[in-house]
Amino acid sequence: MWNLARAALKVRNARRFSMAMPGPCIVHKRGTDILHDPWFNKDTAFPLTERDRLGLRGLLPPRILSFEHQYDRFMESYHSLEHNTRSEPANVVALAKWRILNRLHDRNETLYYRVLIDNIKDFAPIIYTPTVGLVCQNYGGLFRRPRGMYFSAKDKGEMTSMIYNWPSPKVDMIVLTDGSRILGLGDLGVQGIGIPIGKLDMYVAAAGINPQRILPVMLDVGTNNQRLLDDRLYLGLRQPRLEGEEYLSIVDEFMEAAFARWPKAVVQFEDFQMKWAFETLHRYRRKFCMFNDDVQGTAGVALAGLLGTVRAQGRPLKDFVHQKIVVVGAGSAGIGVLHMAKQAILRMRRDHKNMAINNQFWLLDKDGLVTKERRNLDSSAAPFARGSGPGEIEGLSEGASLVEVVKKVKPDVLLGLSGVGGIFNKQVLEAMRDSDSPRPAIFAMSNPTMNAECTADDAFKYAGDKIVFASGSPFADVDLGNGKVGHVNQANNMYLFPGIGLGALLSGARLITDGMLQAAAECLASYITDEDIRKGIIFPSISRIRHITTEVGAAVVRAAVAEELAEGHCDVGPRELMDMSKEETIDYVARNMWYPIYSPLVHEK
Ligand SMILES: NC(=O)c1ccc[n+]([C@@H]2O[C@H](COP(=O)([O-])OP(=O)(O)OC[C@H]3O[C@@H](n4cnc5c(N)ncnc54)[C@H](O)[C@@H]3O)[C@@H](O)[C@H]2O)c1
Ligand SMILES: O=C(O)C[C@H](O)C(=O)O
Ligand SMILES: [Mg+2]
Repeated sequence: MWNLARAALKVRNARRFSMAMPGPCIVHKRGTDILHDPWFNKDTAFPLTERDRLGLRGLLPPRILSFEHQYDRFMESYHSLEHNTRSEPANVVALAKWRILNRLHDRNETLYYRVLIDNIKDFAPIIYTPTVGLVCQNYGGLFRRPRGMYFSAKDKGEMTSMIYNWPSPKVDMIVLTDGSRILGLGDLGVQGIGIPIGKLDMYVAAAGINPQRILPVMLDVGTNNQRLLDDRLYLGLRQPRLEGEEYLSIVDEFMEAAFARWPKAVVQFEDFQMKWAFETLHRYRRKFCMFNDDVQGTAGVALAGLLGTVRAQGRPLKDFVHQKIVVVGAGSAGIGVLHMAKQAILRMRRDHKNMAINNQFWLLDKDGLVTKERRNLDSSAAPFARGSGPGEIEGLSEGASLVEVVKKVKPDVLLGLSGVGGIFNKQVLEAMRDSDSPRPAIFAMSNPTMNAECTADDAFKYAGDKIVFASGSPFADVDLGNGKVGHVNQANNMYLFPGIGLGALLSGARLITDGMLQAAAECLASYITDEDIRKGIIFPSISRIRHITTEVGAAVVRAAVAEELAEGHCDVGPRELMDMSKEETIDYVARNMWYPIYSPLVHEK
């Protein structure tokens, strides 16, 4: 049986690996320089003719392996690592897996991205959340080779020339962080570089962005994390974070430098603390092709989940306007979600002046329920602060606790973006049993796993089998007994940011508008079938991420065209984009996605 399965896999692999021959790739180096360049290195797979052409003869063992053979060899060593570490603690195993993948990444990118794409469900938790969080926390000790670019406060005035130190003449996607709010782990300073690297790995795997055209960036403006400042292995600037105009002048300089060199690039802001997330979004979104993933990507994914929940209740989508939603966490992500949900409700009601719109949202932060009575009410939370009088629930006052709010509101959805692990405790989850909804939804969206508001097991155990459950980091499905399964959805912005970036790039739009973001969210929301929804599946499997991203990317392109923002990409002009049908746009996006295959290398001086 095992042999038969292996043989079938081999035939399938042989087909996959003998796909269309790629065009030649020009290289300006020879010999060991090529072997040490992960963009071009093929390790033992260089054919003899190439070994001759590129001065590699004698620098490699004589046997030539196929790509397929190399792939199998890597997977075998990965599986034996899994086997050999099975009794080790989870963190040790996770880091060992990250190391083996990272070593391949450093050596041979084509093979790395092929194994990543083909095994995305297993490898995403290593290169992305949750392991990437652990990697950032341990970055000082794990650092071996640099990846991406570092711009520090000490580089002020130099960035326009520094940007030319990046070896690639073309860059399509930049992911930028200042390390100030890494997942739910707080200020990790320069160690946050792991996040842009992981996000860009997802861009390559999901959106088919060419890895030679991605750039992870760390803006090191200092850190307020005393533990890091005291750590002798810390690799960033040992100074407190810049604030105010000084801070903004660094970000301004980077943005000007990046767009001066690559005017058509897309910049994704990632894991900035709230005040800078909103400030920079406001400052740059009408000037540059950029978006903030934590504010806007998350909002779209959450909205798709909220709409999926309405469908799971067996109600028509327009019933979304009656859903009671409790959001825990009034940060960049929570506020972003509320704004997008509010926009969706306004569209459904087609009544842009309806001020009673916030009646269905309850927002909590570290001080409990946010009301208009809050002293020093943050301006971003103010539009969602509860008032008093009609529409308010008696006895729910300023600072009410989460369990009080859940008991009194009986919400359809309890959504956590607080970064506080376990805050949806037994009491809170049990209170969700009395929700007014036939299928209460619990979204524990904070990352990484230890920061999730609750585990999947606890959610089903205390809130009951009927719930719809989603978490930001992956959990295994829950065995509910009697052959029933509690489905775990992953509500993570990875379902949208690759398609938003890809769609913006391929449309040639100079800005990313609300319309483009809304199109992305709606596309994701409609991806799931009614049959899946009935089973509590509101997000597709991550193994379909390339397909999802193709569709989301096409929806973004079409929205840019509809808003007359699409200027075209490479040899496809705005007119051609405008004339494309939906299917043709999907095909256009799919054709522009990079796929890892060895290209014949041709040397040019
Ligand atoms: N799943 C996803 O796609 C996704 C996307 C973005 C962010 N996140 C996660 O969301 C979390 C928050 O991100 P952010 O950017 O909004 O952070 P943030 O620091 O801007 O906001 C955190 C908010 O949580 C509130 N909070 C803290 N303790 C609380 C408590 N005990 N009870 C209620 N609220 C409390 C804070 O007052 C603040 O309003 C992080 O863990 C992040 O990883 C997940
Ligand atoms: O990085 C993630 O997994 C999602 C999100 O961007 C976050 O900050 O938690
Ligand atoms: Mg993030």
